[in-house]
Amino acid sequence: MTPASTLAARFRARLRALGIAPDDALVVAVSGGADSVALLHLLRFAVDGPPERLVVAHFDHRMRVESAADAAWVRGLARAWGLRAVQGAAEQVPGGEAEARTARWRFLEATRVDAGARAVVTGHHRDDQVETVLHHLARGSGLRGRSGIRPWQGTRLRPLLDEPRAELRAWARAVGLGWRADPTNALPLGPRNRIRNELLPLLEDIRPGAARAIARSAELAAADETALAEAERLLLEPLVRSREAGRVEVDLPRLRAFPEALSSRLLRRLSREVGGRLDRAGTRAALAFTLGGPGGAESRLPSGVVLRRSQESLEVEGPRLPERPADRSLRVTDPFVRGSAAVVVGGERWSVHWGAEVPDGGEVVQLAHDPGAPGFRVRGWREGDHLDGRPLSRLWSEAGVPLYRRLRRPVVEDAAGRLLWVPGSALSHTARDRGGPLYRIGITHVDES
Ligand SMILES: Nc1ncnc2c1ncn2[C@@H]1O[C@H](COP(=O)(O)OP(=O)(O)OP(=O)(O)O)[C@@H](O)[C@H]1O
Repeated sequence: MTPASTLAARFRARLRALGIAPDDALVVAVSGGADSVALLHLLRFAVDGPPERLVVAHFDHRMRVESAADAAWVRGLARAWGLRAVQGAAEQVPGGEAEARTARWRFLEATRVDAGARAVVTGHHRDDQVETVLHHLARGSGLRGRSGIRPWQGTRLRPLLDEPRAELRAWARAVGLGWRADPTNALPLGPRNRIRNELLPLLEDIRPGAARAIARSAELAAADETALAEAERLLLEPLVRSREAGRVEVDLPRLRAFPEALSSRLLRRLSREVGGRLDRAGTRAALAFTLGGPGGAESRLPSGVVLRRSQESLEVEGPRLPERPADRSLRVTDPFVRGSAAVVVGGERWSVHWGAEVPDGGEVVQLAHDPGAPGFRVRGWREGDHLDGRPLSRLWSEAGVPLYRRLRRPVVEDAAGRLLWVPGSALSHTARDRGGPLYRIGITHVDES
């Protein structure tokens, strides 16, 4: 067998082992780099499934000048290989790698849901795994961090995780693939690049085979992590005295009887179960309280988790999230009959006044009445809203309105669902120019609930 056919055979076997059938619908995350192009080629040509099952997804982070050209290149590649492509782009230039990644994953996951696909498949390979593990080690991570990335995580699938980068590249060259180079990868910029370009070659030099050994160590850590999670569950269940949403009560003397390292893990597990996370300091505080350290019957941890102890039991209660009122929209068919009402959008209250008199404060406009689509409706913003034919999301991006604010802003539309006014942002031409009698409407921000 040639190296090319052995890699393809390994890939098919790997997909089978991960439980993926040849006709499973998949979204393939393609940056245009060598790894994800190799991944796409393998899925398209080495696996015997219908091409319609694959959707190529590319996200333009808008962080490099070439990014639009990369997006066009990926579109062209998908077309040439007979595949459907979906593209997304950052609304605003992300502030850093983490923000870029969050935006990319939001897009990839939405694409997966739209496509009804089983997974988003990425081109992560063994060197990515090793870099991740070293990066986590350098930050002092525990077992979970040391186990690196997993081949199957929720709806994310990484079938190339065992393949070294050099082998993938050699295969891609042998098959005659082209790809887009990312010159920033070679720059000594962030810690990831330096681990890749400086530390890993040094480690391999000191101890040939170090990368493979680190990847193996991550696999062992992942297996230990899985076993430990199961062991925790088995130890904890007999201790549970009662359990309801956001609260668990356990047998305190039996919890105390475990070695401290184990009690700490169980306390972290209990906190996760009730919706809180304990960091190291929080775990230490929780353990001290559980073991009978100073303090009364109750301890409030920084993460919002509350512990209550008695002789016999420990109660673990999750953080109380402030209750946000449900959205309340407003529908008015005759805007000439004076009135007022409250609307709630994303937990924030707004008061709306219409008719002859509108009190001072807030923002007031005049809208043209259309008898064919009478009156107005005030509701929260929705993805896909357009104002005068332009996506509102673009308008907001230009105005620098972040997503969390958009989710709290009301919009005003007519009975036909055409946006008339976005308070604080824009008034549509339709609302001003359609020639019907004018009515006044005002919106005032009341409070944040
Ligand atoms: N712009 C993009 N559009 C679509 N997919 C991408 C894009 N960038 C990266 N990917 C996918 O993610 C994989 C890993 O890329 P890279 O190592 O650059 O990302 P990362 O940020 O380190 O990874 P992670 O997504 O795990 O945080 C690529 O092989 C590809 O499948």
